[in-house]
Amino acid sequence: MSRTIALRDVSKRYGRESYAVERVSLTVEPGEFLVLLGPSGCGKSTVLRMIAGLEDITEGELYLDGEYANHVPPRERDIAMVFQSFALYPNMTSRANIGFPLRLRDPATDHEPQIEATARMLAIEDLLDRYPGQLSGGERQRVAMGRALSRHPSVFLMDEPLSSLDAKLRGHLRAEIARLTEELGVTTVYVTHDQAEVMSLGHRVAVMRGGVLQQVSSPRDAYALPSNVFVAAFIGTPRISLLEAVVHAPLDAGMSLDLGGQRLALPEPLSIDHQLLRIQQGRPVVVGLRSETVRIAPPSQARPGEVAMRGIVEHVEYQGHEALVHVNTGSRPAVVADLESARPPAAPGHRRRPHGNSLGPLGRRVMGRLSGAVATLEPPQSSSAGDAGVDPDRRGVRSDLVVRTGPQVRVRAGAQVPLLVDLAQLYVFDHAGRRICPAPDGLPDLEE
Ligand SMILES: Nc1ncnc2c1ncn2[C@@H]1O[C@H](COP(=O)(O)OP(=O)(O)OP(=O)(O)O)[C@@H](O)[C@H]1O
Repeated sequence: MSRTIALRDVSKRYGRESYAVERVSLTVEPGEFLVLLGPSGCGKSTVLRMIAGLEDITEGELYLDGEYANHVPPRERDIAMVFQSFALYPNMTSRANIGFPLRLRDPATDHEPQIEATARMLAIEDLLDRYPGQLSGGERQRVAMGRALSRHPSVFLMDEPLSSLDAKLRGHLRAEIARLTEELGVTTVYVTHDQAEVMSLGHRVAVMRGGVLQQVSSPRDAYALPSNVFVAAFIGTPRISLLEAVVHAPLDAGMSLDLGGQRLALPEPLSIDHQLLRIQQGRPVVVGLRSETVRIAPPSQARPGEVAMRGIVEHVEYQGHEALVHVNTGSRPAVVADLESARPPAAPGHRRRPHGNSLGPLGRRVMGRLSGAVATLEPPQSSSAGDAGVDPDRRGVRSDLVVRTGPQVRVRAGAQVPLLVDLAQLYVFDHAGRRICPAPDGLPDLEE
């Protein structure tokens, strides 16, 4: 049996602190595997703990199978949790650990058959008579999963269950979790800040930033159609290259994106998505180029839709089957706040969210639709201030574009290379970080 979890405008505040979770609305369907993704401190665990009943909900409602559940005690929710740390009883064997929740619920019955069946499912039959101290990290985590699964919960909540394991074991257990939850059809919410897990596990992914839900979609859509620059930057390895640009749309000439040192001329006839950029004329925007959008080749080899740029190779990462070439095109990398860390305190005078009042009618309508779901860019940096204001992690890093190539392409650091950019795969985000190209679905009526 599995069940529906619905959060309606759920917020959490710890004491007088600012909101750890802010107006999250989300429905997880029966049997669905939803991954909650975001940087450290963005509120993922808090959401999970509110679903489990381990944390009070400050505002909003939780429904389990349509029943209001804010005040249902944790033990009556029929929810199992697996945490990052393997919470096993050290003085009990794996058999006793797995059987513990069964004995608690029904002390009179013989639970051996259920323990054996759970162990078979997780391929840990050989480990049943060992104590946690005699198990490896991965084995302990499997026993912990066995304990959570043995009583056939209707909801499975996992909080970074693989983060303390090495990469190989993580990949192996990840596949096992996907298979198990599919087989059992149990509704699962899985918290991680590892975006690689999203692509292989989730039916849907919910991306959070600073307590606010940014996007809920299939992993594929989160990658291909990120709703804002934060999601675009958070999902995808290597990270999307984000460059500051200005839209040039003269009436008597072609449209282009000015990257500072170079321009991307938008190919004529303009696609619908590119035509819509005209309303950004003269405004600063952020251009996003994924590593597969750019290739190293001379202008003479340009295919339709590709435009030429050039850059200087900063360094090359060989990865066996491919190479990532880090290039300096003389553009200014855009900085996205909160990508790695917990939300920083808002600096005096620094507005964390764009203000609807400064946007005009169209902007306000867009803002209204996206309320609470917009990432912001850092305030513009003064170019005369040297490194001041630049993201400290980027100081000394001069490459602004990453190009994915086959391993046979041989380039060396310092070489000037010709680039071809496929503008059919171009992303553009407005000053507030919202995606404007490809145009979002249900764009407000432009006539107004
Ligand atoms: N008991 C608490 N009291 C006060 N603040 C808390 C408490 N628990 C969490 N927080 C704060 O709430 C915010 C969200 O924390 P949460 O643990 O939900 O984030 P997370 O996304 O799960 O992070 P991580 O990936 O690092 O586990 C953080 O700013 C955290 O400091």
